[in-house]
Amino acid sequence: MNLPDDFVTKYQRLLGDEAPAFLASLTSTVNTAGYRVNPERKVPANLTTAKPVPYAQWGYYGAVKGRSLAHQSGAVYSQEPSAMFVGATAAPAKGERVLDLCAAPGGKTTHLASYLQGTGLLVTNEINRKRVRVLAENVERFGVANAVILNDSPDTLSPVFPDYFDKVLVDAPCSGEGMFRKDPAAMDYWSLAYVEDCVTRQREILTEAVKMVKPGGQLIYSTCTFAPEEDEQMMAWVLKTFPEFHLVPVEKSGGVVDARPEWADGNPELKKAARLFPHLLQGEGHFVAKLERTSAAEPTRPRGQAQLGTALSRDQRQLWQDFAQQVLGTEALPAGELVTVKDQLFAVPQDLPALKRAHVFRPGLHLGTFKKNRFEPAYALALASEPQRVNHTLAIDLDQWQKWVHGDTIALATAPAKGWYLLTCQQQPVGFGKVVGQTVKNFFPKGLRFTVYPEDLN
Ligand SMILES: C[S@@+](CC[C@H](N)C(=O)[O-])C[C@H]1O[C@@H](n2cnc3c(N)ncnc32)[C@H](O)[C@@H]1O
Repeated sequence: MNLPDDFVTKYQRLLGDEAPAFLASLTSTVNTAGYRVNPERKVPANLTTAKPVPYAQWGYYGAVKGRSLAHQSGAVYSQEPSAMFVGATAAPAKGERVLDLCAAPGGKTTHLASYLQGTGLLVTNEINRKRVRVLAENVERFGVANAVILNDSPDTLSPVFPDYFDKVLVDAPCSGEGMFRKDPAAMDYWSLAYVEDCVTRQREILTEAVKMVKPGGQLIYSTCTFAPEEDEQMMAWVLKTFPEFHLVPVEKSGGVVDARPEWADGNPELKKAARLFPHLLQGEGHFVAKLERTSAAEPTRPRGQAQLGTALSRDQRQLWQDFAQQVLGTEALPAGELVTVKDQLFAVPQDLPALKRAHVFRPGLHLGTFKKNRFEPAYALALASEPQRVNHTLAIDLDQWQKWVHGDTIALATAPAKGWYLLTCQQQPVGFGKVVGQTVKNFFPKGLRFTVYPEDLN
């Protein structure tokens, strides 16, 4: 792997004696795979015996296969260990309102959801229309029930949520230097000029993001680049441009080090931010800063209440209630206001302001679809359900699970009562299936189906 010449020269100048170790780490073939387990699940014991990531709750070093039961059922999320430091720094408390402004594919969002444990509100936004689909898939797979997924630009969202959030995360689009080793293609579009383009975009995003932090709330800013222009210099710019914000110390451990004030305007406050260097820890390059807004200001109250769909008709309400009572049971009822969008039923988190013209990709947890005189439960509802609390569950084995994710019907040895069941495999929820006689009809989403090969099971 050949690093760009301008890049090498720049970091030789900035890092001096440290440069050889830094540059060597970028061309090494060390494996920095990692994953986080889902605290909302009964996580299989073999996933928690790996070496833990020292600074990230639920984080472990090692790879999890994409075609595995653990992955499909949302028991784990594959995430590079340094990226886990971002969620660990944000660490929202239960009940908080949290915005993830640049969220796809959802690594940080699912981590934030683990802290919230189904409480509070998670607004997760992705500007890109293709990437927001992947975000939604990952949010649903991880069983997140209290998220609203938006697909908009920061300047559309800031008038919707003035002074609203306890925590806003800006995991900014950046020049990606920290990913050169993991994804050498990131070098193809890198140049010194590209770093400047990123700076412009980051300033635009931050200008809107600060408006959505409530007085006393926090803004977490992160990049996966080493470029001081996008890191320390960006924070120096925020401190000067938005004096109501100050940096608060990011807790550092496991090889995470102070940011470098001398790479910006020399303000010693900048040391409070953190750098993750691949020659100092087992992970890729990252920068993370935590800013707090002074609490003196009176927050502006967002206007109105969200209208994210229409109320259910009497027939629809009856169909849902029949399903919910029989199949889910009282302990597994999802929280939130029930609304329909066309024929789709959602549970919308409460207390949302009017979203005006914001483009809503998912108004909440997808519960299912009303078909002619019947209700078909959604995959998202299945993965957000705790099997121990659900009335109708049906355990399938690993062979049957392979048929399930492939889209095949499953043959049963006996004939349980006809109807919907939450299928579980090794205690993990894997979807809703419909039992008719000795057969489970397959409702695994068509777009997500896959073939499991023998090597995926080891
Ligand atoms: C570093 S990635 C986010 C990774 C994500 N937080 C995760 O952990 O999986 C940055 C995201 O910002 C989005 N983005 C690009 N331009 C943007 C803009 N002008 N405003 C907001 N987001 C933008 C990109 O589409 C990309 O998905």
